[in-house]
Amino acid sequence: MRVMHVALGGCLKAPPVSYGLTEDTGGHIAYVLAAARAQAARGAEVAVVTRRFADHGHAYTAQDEPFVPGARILRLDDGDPRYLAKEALEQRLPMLAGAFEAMLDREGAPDVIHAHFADAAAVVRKAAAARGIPVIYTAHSLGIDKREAIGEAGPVLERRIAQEDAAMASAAAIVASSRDECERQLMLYPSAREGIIHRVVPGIAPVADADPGRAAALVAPFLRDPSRPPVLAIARPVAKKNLPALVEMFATDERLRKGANLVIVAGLRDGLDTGPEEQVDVYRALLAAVDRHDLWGRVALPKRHEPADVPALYAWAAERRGVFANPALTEPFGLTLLEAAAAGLPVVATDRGGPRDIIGALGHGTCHDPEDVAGFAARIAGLLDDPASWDAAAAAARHNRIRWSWDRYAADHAALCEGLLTPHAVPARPRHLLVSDVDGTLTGDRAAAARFAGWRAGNGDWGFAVATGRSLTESRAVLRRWALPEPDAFITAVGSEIHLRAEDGRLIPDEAFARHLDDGWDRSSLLAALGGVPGLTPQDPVEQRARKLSWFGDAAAARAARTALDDAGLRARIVHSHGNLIDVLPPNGGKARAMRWLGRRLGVPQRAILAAGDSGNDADMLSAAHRAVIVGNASEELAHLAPRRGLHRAQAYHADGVLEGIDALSRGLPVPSIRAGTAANTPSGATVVRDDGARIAAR
Ligand SMILES: O=c1ccn([C@@H]2O[C@H](COP(=O)(O)OP(=O)(O)O[C@H]3O[C@H](CO)[C@@H](O)[C@H](O)[C@H]3O)[C@@H](O)[C@H]2O)c(=O)[nH]1
Ligand SMILES: O=P(O)(O)OC[C@H]1O[C@](O)(CO)[C@@H](O)[C@@H]1O
Repeated sequence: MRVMHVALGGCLKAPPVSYGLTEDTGGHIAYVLAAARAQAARGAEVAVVTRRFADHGHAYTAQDEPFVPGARILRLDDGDPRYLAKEALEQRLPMLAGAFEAMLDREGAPDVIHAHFADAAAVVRKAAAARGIPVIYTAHSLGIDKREAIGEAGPVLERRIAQEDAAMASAAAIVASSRDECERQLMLYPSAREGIIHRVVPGIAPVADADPGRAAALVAPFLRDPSRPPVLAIARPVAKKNLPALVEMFATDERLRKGANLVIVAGLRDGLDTGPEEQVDVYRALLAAVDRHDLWGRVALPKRHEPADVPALYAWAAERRGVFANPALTEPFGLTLLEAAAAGLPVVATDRGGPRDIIGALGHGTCHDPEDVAGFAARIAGLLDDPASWDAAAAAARHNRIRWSWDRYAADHAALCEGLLTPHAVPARPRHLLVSDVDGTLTGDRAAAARFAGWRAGNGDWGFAVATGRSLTESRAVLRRWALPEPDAFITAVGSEIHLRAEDGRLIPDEAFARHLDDGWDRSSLLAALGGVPGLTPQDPVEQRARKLSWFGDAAAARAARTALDDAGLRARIVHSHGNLIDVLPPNGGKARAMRWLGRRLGVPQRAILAAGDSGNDADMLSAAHRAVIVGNASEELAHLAPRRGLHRAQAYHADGVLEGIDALSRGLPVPSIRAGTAANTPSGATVVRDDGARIAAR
């Protein structure tokens, strides 16, 4: 596979990279270089294409710079030898597009182009289309969210937003790191289509030789008592990172002021009045806040740092039992939180954007509203003051970080590229339709998942759909993770959304189903009616969909919700599952109704549908299907389903249970040999993954 990344902004070179050297030399470069390295290590032939400039020394002039075996950096010459900030690149795009065409002619075309930031997508668009090369687009940071977060406005930002929209319209796939990017930030754009958005999670690079002594030396001149635990922040000096607020937080909380130091590493500066206006404003605000609160001797603001200082700072902060803080007004993803995890350093981060995903998965700290100055400070102080919490967060970082590797990113990326190069064949009218839940039903046993994939590949007369509580992007991410085949159709968000295949294999929303659900669905009145019901706690904003509202709550809360809706004369279905999840759905929604609708859409008679599931929110679908299989590992929530003809309780677990059910319920169809389920092939441990992917305690 030949993969070409294109990233034009910032000072991109083979490592070591001076992040923060300019305001565009940040996370996207760390991402691209780590991705390219991991892809090359898996045998891909990788090129990273960037812009050539000659006024920052020789490091950015070579047309072809080797990077690691299998990956190199290629530079486009647009005729202007100056470094240009991303806003100024706009005028150079036509010349860069010409240089890119010439480069493809010279170097040969890759299989896939991955454009980072919308300007790169604009540069590659014509050449890629002419050659039929699929383009993946990654935004890294989106203008609409930036506009909302910091209130920035003006023609430059509006043109960037238009460019981002054009990138989404022409991309074959959009790759993003966080759920917030996939399901909220990107979806604010008119051209965003959920069917082409994929969540591929970046990795945590292991740190080999961090030297805490370097960091101690860097900050020593600023600090009266360097032995205090530090509150550390590392971020580009731009407004949305909200760094001056961190000084306010530090000043407001007596425990921090008296017991800690604050270390803010924000780019490289020549002086306080040089550099871009935004940077100058950030430094002035930082110094003004330090002065206002008389924090001299307790705050370090190093003027410059070397690339090796960054891992050293994380290691030093962990050694001193400090905390990493990211108070950004919006953080699309948050690579710095992964860097902190690599060092075993607990974090407190903004609750806006990607950090919720990261901290949810790694468990190495907490998220909080960055505009609640006292509350955010209290979270930091809470970690510093409580050795048990600090130890637990640090241990979680060390334990969980191994799951996040760039190799895994590269494997997911390769699977995505394969999918783009061999689009999903649109099935002719299938004879049978399998509608299966995902978590715990298809997932849970890798070998069984592989047997299921084999069955799927050999049985073209079956249509295959999944029915899950997850969103579309999350269900695709988990299927990819388990090397399970992409289905022909997706029923997602507990049967409140359906995606079908277009003729070219792309996934498109079933608008007719959406209209059908809108009949009798009054979202705002439901929200108002359920707002004050005791025992209901709203789930994350990202779980609230156009036609699904979700709360946490026990059975009593679910009953109270029912009463509140009845009293208000509102129609809705309430699905209570896993003991603590409450989904409120349109009267026409839910997995069973969506399954029946899908059968009609695909021209499959209802009696030819076979449903498979393992938990409470599969119950309606399993009851409604003529043929249904309950996998061997199913939860107690399905115990009440009475035996009936066509209902098979499998002995085998997970995907093997599905195959056993297919075999039992449709004799004569070829299935691979199946092992009976045992505790040994079931995931063990203290947590299980519920239907929408969240981890809950096993019962
Ligand atoms: O003075 C500095 C400032 C930053 N960094 C490094 O630069 C990178 C910055 O990355 P990040 O904080 O994630 O932010 P952005 O530069 O804003 O990157 C964008 O792109 C990243 C990759 O997609 C996402 O994680 C971010 O949310 C998104 O804002 C990290 O490696 C930092 O350690 C430094 O070394 N020195
Ligand atoms: O803060 P903004 O304007 O969204 O800037 C985004 C910048 O940050 C990065 O994501 C960091 O490297 C770049 O892609 C881009 O130059």
